[in-house]
Amino acid sequence: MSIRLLSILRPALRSASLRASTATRVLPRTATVNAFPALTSHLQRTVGFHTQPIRLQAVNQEALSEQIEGQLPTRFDEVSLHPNTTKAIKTIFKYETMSKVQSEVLSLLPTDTDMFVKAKTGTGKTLAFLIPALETVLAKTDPKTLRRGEMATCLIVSPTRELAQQIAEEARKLAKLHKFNVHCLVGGESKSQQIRQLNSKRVDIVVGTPGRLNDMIESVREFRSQLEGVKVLILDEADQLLDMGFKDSIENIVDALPKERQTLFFSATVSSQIKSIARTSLKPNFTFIDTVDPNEANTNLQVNQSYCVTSYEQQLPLLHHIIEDHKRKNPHGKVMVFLPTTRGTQLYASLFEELTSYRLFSLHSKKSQEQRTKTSDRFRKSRGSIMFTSDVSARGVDYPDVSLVVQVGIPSSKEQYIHRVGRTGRAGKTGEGVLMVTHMEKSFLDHMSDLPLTQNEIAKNVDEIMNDTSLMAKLTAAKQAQDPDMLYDAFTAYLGYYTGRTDVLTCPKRDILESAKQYVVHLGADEPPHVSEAFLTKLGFNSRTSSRGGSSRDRGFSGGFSRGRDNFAGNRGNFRDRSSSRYSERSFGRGDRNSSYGRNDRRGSSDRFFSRD
Ligand SMILES: Nc1ncnc2c1ncn2[C@@H]1O[C@H](COP(=O)(O)OP(=O)(O)OP(=O)(O)O)[C@@H](O)[C@H]1O
Repeated sequence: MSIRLLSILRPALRSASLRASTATRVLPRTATVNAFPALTSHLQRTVGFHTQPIRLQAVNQEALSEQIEGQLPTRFDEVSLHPNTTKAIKTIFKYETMSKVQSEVLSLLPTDTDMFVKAKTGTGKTLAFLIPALETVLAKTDPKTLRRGEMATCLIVSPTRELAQQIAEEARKLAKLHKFNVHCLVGGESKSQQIRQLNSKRVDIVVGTPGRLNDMIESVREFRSQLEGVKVLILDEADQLLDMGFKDSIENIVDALPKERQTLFFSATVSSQIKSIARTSLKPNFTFIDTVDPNEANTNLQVNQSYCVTSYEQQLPLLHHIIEDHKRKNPHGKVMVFLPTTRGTQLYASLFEELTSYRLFSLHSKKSQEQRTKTSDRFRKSRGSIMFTSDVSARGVDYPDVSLVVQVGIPSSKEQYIHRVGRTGRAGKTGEGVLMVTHMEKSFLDHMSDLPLTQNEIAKNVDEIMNDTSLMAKLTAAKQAQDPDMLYDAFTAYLGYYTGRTDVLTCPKRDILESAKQYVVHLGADEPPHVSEAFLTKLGFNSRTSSRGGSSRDRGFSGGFSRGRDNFAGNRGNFRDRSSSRYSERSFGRGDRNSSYGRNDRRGSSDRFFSRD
């Protein structure tokens, strides 16, 4: 492609863009791609973060694409922001180049239009919503009100406490030179202290989890009044907010806010549920921005993803080997291991205390908020470390430099897989993801066919690993050191989780019980606990009942198990693992049914968003 051709194409492209943008608000890049489909392949490969600017002399198709894409700003100093914001980005964050989602969103500024933005994990969505929110607050708030700082002007709702705290930290940095204050209202922390701070300091930006925000709205009159100043509402990880059952809370929160406001939804995945709330919470003409190419997986290309299918006997040795192999290659690496239940997380963390020389952390809902915050901070700053975690760390949480994510057992949905694996390969870095399933769980892989998973190389040598006598001796010692109570809890949590997953498991329910026994025995129990027939029938395990019967979730998982022999300590009453079961009724693939849409649908009006069903 010559410079001459480039110069002929550019004005043509520009005028095509202009026509498109005047007619439909579909923005320039979309139109250019439409007009010149040959260019799409490069754009499809473009990663979330802009790389070095391409010099004009390097004129080939790729360069041309970059130049055309360059119609969107790529540097923060190319967009017109409040000087304090620009200065904070430069001097506090020390960022110059925008990620793709940032340039897509910021190129629209100034705007008070509602937006739904979809972008891959770890591509800088936080700043992509904080910056426009600040601009709107500054433009729309009466200067006197702004000066007094008695009203909240921006409200951000996050599904988890960790994520809320992380967003609050980013917001503090961004708003520092504006002298705006940021409050983080999450559960597990003193409500009265939060109220005191709201009453004694500037309010400005409030970040919170739905539960605590709702509680404050219902019980603290002053807070309700403060919310009357809100100019921007942001739902981060909007999909997860709904998946976690926060629909009613969100509606209550929305009801407490002024109608005249800008609303921004950000998510790495889009489910049908989120569409229904978008319908009611966003203005009808909202802008939909999808930075994920429809022909590309929803996961980051620079993350090497693999899977393995093994027995429980093989799983622990293999997991150990995968971790150790990674450590050999990345002594300063950071590993995250996701487990489906809190009890399982505790058990694996306890086993690996005996097995790994990595600095070990564990994070789950059975820890106090104070412990959770400390663990998060320490893991964030650590190197050469491993974290065993439940889904409290699955979404949004940004631990820099995670080099490997292992998911042991099936996640609650394909979307959850995407978010978990998104803890690595962030900010354009490389990473690795491994999904470890057993034969019982194999059917889950059918739902993952559009993701670039290949068979794990290490797992191909599992027989060799099983013949490693010194490893086996080490594992046996670690298993013997486990508390029988913990094994017992992991067993019951396992049953709770998998009986709630009959939406994807194609095996008879009885196989779940057999698997649970294998699971607990290969993690250290002398024998599996006895489960009474009566209780199994109640759970739908009886062979005469449907093999794909309902979830255990509503059946009060509270009885029927007892000690096998001496290894389990007594009947344990109510042991339902709440953190896992709350995810258990979700279905698969809903978010990605729309993958046949062309790139020209990636940015446009709300109609496009809804027509993607
Ligand atoms: N313009 C930028 N230049 C360099 N690094 C950036 C830039 N914007 C964000 N980052 C860094 O990229 C990482 C990911 O950002 P962020 O957590 O906002 O991603 P995300 O898209 O919200 O991820 P998730 O979907 O997991 O919530 C963070 O460490 C952040 O500091």
